[in-house]
Amino acid sequence: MSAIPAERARAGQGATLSVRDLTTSFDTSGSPVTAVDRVSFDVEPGQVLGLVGESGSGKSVTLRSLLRLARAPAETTGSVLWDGRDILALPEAKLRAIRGNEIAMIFQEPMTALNPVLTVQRQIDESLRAHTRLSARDRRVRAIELLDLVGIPAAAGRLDDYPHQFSGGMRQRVMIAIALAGEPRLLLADEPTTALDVTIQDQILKLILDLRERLGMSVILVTHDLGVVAQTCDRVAVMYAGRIVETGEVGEIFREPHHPYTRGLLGSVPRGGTERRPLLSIEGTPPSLAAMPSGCAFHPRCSFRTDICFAVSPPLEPFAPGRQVACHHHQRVAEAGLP
Ligand SMILES: Nc1ncnc2c1ncn2[C@@H]1O[C@H](COP(=O)(O)OP(=O)(O)OP(=O)(O)O)[C@@H](O)[C@H]1O
Repeated sequence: MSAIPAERARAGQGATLSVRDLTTSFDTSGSPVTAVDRVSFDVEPGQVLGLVGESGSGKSVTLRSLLRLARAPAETTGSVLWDGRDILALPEAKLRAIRGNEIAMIFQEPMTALNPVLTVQRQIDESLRAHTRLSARDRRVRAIELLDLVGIPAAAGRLDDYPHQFSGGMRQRVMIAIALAGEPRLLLADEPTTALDVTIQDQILKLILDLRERLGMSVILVTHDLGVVAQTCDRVAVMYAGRIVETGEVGEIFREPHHPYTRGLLGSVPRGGTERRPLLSIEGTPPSLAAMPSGCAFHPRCSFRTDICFAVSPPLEPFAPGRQVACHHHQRVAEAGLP
C-alpha cells in the first residue's frame, strides 16, 4: 500500500509555530476568568511538544485558541504565527484554509467530533474534497489508503459504515484518518489516547510518531500522562493555572525539574518516568480561576515558598539553553533533586 506518496511528504517543508502571549478569557457572569494567561512557545518543524498539567490547567483551551476555536464567550489575544501569518488576525476565509489542511486537530472524545449520521467515507471525503483536487474515484482510493494507514483492518469494507459501528479505539483512528486527509503540517492532539486501553494507546502514539517521520509533521500533544510524554515528545511545556511554568527538552526536564510543580508531577511517577500513571500525588488542588492566589499561583501548594512568592508572580524566564521556568526559587528546587 502506498499510503501517502513519498513525493508529497512534508519533510523539509515544515513551518514553525510561534505563539506569543496567548491569552484566553471567558466572561461568563460579568467577571472574566483567564483560562490561558500569556502563553508563549515555539514548535519547530517535525517536533513533538507535550503540554502537560492537571485538569483545568488550560491545556485544551490553549490548543483550541491556536485555531480560534475556543468556545464562546471566549476572547483570545496575543499572536499565533504560522508560516509568517498571524492566525489570530487572519480573515475567517483564510483561517478556514489553514484549519484541517495545514493544521489539523484531533479531539479527546471521537464521538463528539464525528458526525453520527454520515458514513466514514463521506466524512473522509469531505476533508479530501476540501483539501485536495482529487477526482471522486481517487478520493475513494485515498480514503481506503488513509483508513489502512491508521490501522483499520479490512479498510475497503468499512468505508460505508457509520461511526457507531466502530469500537472506541477504531473511532479514534477514523478521526485521525480524517484529520490526516488534509496532510497537515501540524497536528494538534488533545488527549488522543486517554479513553483507550493501553495497547491501542501505544498503537495510536506510534502511528502519530510514524506520521511525523513520514510527513515531517509537527505535533502538539496534550496529555495527563508523563509516561506518554517520555515515549512520544521532544519538548514539554508544563501548565499550571493557565500559565506555562516550565519548558524544556523532555530528558532534561525529567532529569532536573526546576519548577516545584514539575518536580511534584515527576514525583508521582516512578524513576524512569515511563510507567503509565495519572498525575495524582501533589497535595492540594489547583486554584479556582475566579479566585487566584496572590503572587505565584502555585504558592499555596509549594514547600519551597518564601515571602516573595505570596507577593510577586514570577515571570517565565530562560535560565539555560532551551530551558525556561517561572519560579523565584528554581535553583533551590533543582538542587533538591527528584522527590
Ligand atoms: N467555554 C468556557 N466557559 C468558561 N470557562 C471555560 C470554558 N472552557 C473552559 N473553561 C475553563 O477554562 C479552564 C481551563 O480548561 P481546559 O479545558 O483548558 O483545562 P485542561 O487543562 O485541558 O483540563 P482537562 O485535562 O480536564 O481537559 C477551566 O477552569 C475551565 O473551566
